[in-house]
Amino acid sequence: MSQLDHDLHTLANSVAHADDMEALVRPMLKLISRCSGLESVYLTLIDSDKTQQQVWLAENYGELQISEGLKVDWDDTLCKRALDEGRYVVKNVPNCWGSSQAASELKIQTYASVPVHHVHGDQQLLGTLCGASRRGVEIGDEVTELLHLCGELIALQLSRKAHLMHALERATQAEARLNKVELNSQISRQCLEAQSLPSILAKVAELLDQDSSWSAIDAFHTVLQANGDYTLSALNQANDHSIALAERLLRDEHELLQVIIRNQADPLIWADPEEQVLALVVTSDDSVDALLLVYLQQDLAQCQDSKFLLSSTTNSLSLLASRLEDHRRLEAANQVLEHHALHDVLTGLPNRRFLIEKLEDKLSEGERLEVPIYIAFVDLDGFKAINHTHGHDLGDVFLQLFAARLTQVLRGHDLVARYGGDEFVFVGVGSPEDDFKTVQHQLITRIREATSGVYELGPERCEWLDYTGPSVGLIEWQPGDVCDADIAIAKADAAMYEDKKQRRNQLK
Ligand SMILES: Nc1nc2c(ncn2[C@@H]2O[C@H](COP(=O)(O)OP(=O)(O)OP(=O)(O)O)[C@@H](O)[C@H]2O)c(=O)[nH]1
Repeated sequence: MSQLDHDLHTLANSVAHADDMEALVRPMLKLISRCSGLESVYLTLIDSDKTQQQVWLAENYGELQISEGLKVDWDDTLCKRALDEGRYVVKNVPNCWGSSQAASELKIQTYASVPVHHVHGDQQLLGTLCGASRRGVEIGDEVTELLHLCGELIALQLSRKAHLMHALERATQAEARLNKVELNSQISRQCLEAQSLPSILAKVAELLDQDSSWSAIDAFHTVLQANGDYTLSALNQANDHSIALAERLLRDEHELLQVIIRNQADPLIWADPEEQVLALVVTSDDSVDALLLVYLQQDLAQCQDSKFLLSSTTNSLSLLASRLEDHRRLEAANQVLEHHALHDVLTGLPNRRFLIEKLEDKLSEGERLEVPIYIAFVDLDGFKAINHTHGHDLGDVFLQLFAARLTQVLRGHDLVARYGGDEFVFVGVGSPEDDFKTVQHQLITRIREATSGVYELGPERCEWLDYTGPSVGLIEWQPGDVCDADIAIAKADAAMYEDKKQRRNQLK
């Protein structure tokens, strides 16, 4: 096989199987040199803004040495002259381009150059395929054709590569976008299910950390104090600098934060524009509930997907904060309602409904623990006369003071409730060793002592009365007795009635 056949075979192989540009181009350079007799054959690349030309691959066979990596200003090159003049081959360079310093320094006699254009789109000039020689070399049409053919093959390969790079870049962008969409839906889902803001904030910061558009995310839970200041707690390993940035924002940007709370401004604001630290402001109805500081790696204006992810995250967190705040208010309102439903407005004591429910519980407990339960029915004596003498309003005050004194008798799990107008019921849990008569005497004495005596009524305490105490009937419920609150109370009421009769008789 002749050398030319061998070169052609190598070239055919490289065109079919070359993995990279070098494997494709080097056999071409060798073949061109062999066919043309040119001392140096090389491929150059030209910057997209056409300022510089660089020798990429070169094959040198004589005195003339063109180095790979050599960079020259495009305007000074022989290639540019050749292109501008539309000449592919110059046989007598000193004559033709006498003014070229490069040509005279390198002592180039013969020069050949074909452009390598992008094959798609704008036909951009990518580089040149060149040959040069100090010896005068006769370049025939076949060699020029070979140069063109190789130039086109290289252009095709470069274009394919550029195309591939472009496709790869778009695929990477699409993947990054998909990741952001997936991240966004994960964050939204977690926010929908969350029951506490601090725990979800830490989780969201962890999820956002997966994205490479930012170098760090610091999450802070904020609580508005009664004096209008915020307290702040870091939910991940935020450093002092980050904490200081968040504190400064809450302290110095009060007005802007108020506008954001009213939904009249973007909740994404700069915590530090120079450092590219963005703050995501999470708000509920009337306060900032959290801050996330995002240390950006790229300009947000250049990446709409990142901006969308951060905006959407802020919205999801703000919706959660509002939902939790609504829930908290509803719970508080329910508690007030429940308290009103089960308590007497005048004295604040549990009411009859509450008493019946609790007494049922206590009786069951007594049954289970095998302990007696004591029920005392307390009925004011002569309350009608108090109302009559001091007026209904001071009668109310008397009832309040009486209820407060009755409460002082309570011990442990005892209960006292306002049963009706001037009637109260006391419930206490006993022990198996109790002697009923002793307990009865002690409890009635305690109730009477606590509630009798001088009562000062009126705003200035200008009116007073000396109260002789209520009638009290106390019964013992024993395990095995009927577990019925109404029956137990009726028995205590009957006992109280006996006491009242006795007290009346004593007064006669
Ligand atoms: N100021 C005031 N009076 C009330 C209230 N609820 C009930 N009363 C009055 O309390 C009185 C209760 O009636 P009685 O138990 O018969 O009055 P009493 O003078 O204590 O009678 P005895 O128990 O027989 O001594 C009635 O006059 C009611 O109008 C209240 O919330 N405030």
